[in-house]
Amino acid sequence: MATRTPLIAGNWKMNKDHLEAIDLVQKLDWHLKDGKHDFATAEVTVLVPFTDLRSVQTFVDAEKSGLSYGAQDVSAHVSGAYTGEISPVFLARLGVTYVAIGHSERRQYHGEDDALVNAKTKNALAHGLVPIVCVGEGLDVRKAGEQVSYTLAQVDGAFEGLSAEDAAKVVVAYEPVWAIGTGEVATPSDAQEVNGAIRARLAELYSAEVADAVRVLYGGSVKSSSIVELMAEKDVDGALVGGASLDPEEFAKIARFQQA
Ligand SMILES: O=C[C@H](O)COP(=O)(O)O
Repeated sequence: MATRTPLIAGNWKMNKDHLEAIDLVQKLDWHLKDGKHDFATAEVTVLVPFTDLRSVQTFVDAEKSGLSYGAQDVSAHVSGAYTGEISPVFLARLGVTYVAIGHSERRQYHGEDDALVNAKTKNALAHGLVPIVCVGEGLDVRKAGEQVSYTLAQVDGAFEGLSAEDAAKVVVAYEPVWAIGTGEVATPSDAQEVNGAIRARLAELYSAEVADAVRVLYGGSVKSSSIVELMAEKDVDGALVGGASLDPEEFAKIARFQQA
């Protein structure tokens, strides 16, 4: 069985300009260093607005920080007449490691569907970026008890046509929409139910080896008070953290869940 290094990813969403970004990443780095965080035991990354990437890159390189960084979206195209879009080539040139794809806010406010999520995932992989593919059900689906089938359909869509080699590189983030920014954290067993089903689906689509390699995160109102129990579940390999990632001390605590 593969050993999956936990990944704690902070999604800043549309917060922090490029100057505020330096301040936040500096404080985060300080808290992690102060706590002697070992990045080999839990990777820590920040997904920042496009305009912050250069600032964060400069800081990370200058400080030789163990942090990595990423973007919150990427184009399905490589170059050309796509006003407002950002190519994976540009992101790769800025040393980006991760890119969130299909976040529920993009699905909801920008009409992104599974086919677009799939195209963006392939484009990211083709340019050496690691996609963090976001999936998860809304409240109506949860109330109807259909969270597993709904989320697995999104997984099927995102992985459509991906080779086993590429599939093994993808990170999946299960984020029940009703738990995002609401303070309503899913219970550890809610997270395990869907995360486990995602891994089982990857085993069906590919193989046990691929399913073992893919990290499946949980996201939705994660705090330092909830991370330890979530991480105790066997198919929760990390967290995608929104609001709490804007507080460097709190986010560092989440990243250091093994020391809690
Ligand atoms: O990408 C992160 C998720 O949307 C979770 O956000 P949240 O931690 O503020 O609930």
